[in-house]
Order: sequence, then structure tokens, then C-alpha cells
Amino acid sequence: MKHQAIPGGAAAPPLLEIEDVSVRFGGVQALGNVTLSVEAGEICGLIGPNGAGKTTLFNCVTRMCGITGGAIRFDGARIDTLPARDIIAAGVARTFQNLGVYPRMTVLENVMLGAHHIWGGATLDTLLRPRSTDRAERRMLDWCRDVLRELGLEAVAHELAGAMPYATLKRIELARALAARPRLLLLDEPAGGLTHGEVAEFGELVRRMRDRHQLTILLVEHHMGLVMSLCGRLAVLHLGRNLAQGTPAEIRAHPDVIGAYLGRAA
Ligand SMILES: Nc1ncnc2c1ncn2[C@@H]1O[C@H](COP(=O)(O)OP(=O)(O)OP(=O)(O)O)[C@@H](O)[C@H]1O
Repeated sequence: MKHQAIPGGAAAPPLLEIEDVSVRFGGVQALGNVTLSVEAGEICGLIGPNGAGKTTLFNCVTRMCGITGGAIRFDGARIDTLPARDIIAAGVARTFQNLGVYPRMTVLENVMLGAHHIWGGATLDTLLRPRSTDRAERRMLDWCRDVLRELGLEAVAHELAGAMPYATLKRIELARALAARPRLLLLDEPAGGLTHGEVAEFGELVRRMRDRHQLTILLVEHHMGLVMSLCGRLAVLHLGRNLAQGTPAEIRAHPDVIGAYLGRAA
């Protein structure tokens, strides 16, 4: 994919560049020389059969997992050596396959956790005092309430997250990621466990959030209807390696991809 042109003629680097990344867990080669670029503003899908290495790649970008080879750049700068909090502060947020929502906290408190790094080093204890009169705290609270409103969660802001239905938990996770004001959003199986109607609604929500917050999105998802309708480009991993990259139409017709999904060695 061509890099975006910037004034002066030079090409802007992709927002996210994953170059030759390898990860080994003991005897398991989870990723082997994986390369992927994500351009600013795109929704790029990352697909592949179970165990392909998709979540591991997300974990590498967010530094929940160290890489054993290669490099990861965000906006042109290496991030694979940074601590996780610096990566969040740089503008990378994510959701989790198995939901990272805290059930004993309210919906608002969960979302405020996402805004923690913008808070300037306050303790979580301070952050979670919703009656605080401190001006900076009020601004943060207002920002989190705005995000809740955008995602239709305002009415349940003070309810315990654990009491919410599954589809609402998915939106709480998205709200928490958005509260961090990311430039790059990594969504790990956001449609998993949703009904057909909820998947369509979630897809629309993601598209709206992308436009409103000028996000770049990397989406891991098994729901092919959602992936094909939402993503302009797809990257396919298989057994920890790049298998194919292209438009949804190209990927749908790619013999190696069809073979991998049907269980045939590519
Ligand atoms: N912490 C770990 N320790 C050991 N092996 C791991 C660890 N995390 C992942 N793996 C292995 O790495 C490989 C890739 O797993 P990963 O979860 O990244 O795949 P995935 O594509 O996200 O799969 P799924 O679609 O099922 O979520 C698998 O073989 C998995 O068992």
C-alpha cells in the first residue's frame, strides 16, 4: 500500500508498522517474521484460524508480550522497547477478547480507568472520586461522560458493570478504549458472543467512532460478515506467519486462505 503524501513531497510512514516480528513461548513459535503496515485512517482486518497468532500480535503491539525478533513502529518511532503505559500514552488503545471490564466497578468507573494516563499520574483512588471538585478531575469526568453518551451508555453510568448484558459490556470496553483518546484502536473479537442484529449495530458504531474520533483500527474478528463489510484491507495469519494480504474480495478468493480455513496446509 502507498504511503500518504505529505507537504514537501516526502511520504508519511504508516501509523503502525510491524516488521519481521517473531515471538517464541518456550518451544512454541507463536509468530514468525510477521510483517504488517496499517495506514492512518484505515480499518484493517487481521484474520486467521484459531491459534494463528492474532492476539499475540496485539499483545506485542501493546507490550503485554515481548518480541524475540523484529521491530514495531508507531507513527515512525520504535515502540517495542517501551513500557505498556508509554504505548497507551502515545495513542494506542485496545479491547480484549475475553472482556477486560471490572464487574464490581460502575460503568463510569470502568471508562475512567481508560482515561487514567491523560490524568497526569494521579492515583486510581483519586481518579475514582466522582464528587471531586478539582477542575482537572471535572474535565476528565466530563470527557468520560461524553464518551458514555456517544455510546448510548449514559443511563447506566452508575450501574455496576457486572450487572450489564453482554452486548453492553462490549460497548463499555469500547468506551474505555476511546476514553484514552487513542489514534490507533486494536479491537480483539468485538463481535464474539453477539447476536446477528447486535453485530450489525456494533459494526455501525465502530464506523461512526472511527469517523468521529479520526481513528485507525486494526480488527481481529472471526465474524466474516463484519470483517468483510467493515475493513478496506485484510491481513491473514496462519500458524504464526503471514499468509496473505489484500482487499476483502481478494482474500475471499485466495486459495491459500481458503485452504487454511478448511484445514489444508497452505
Ligand atoms: N502465553 C502463552 N504461552 C504459551 N503459548 C502461547 C501463549 N499465548 C499464546 N500461545 C500460543 O501461541 C499461538 C498463537 O495464539 P494466539 O492466541 O495469538 O492465536 P489467535 O490467532 O489469537 O487464536 P484465536 O483466534 O483462537 O484467539 C498458539 O499456539 C497459542 O497456543
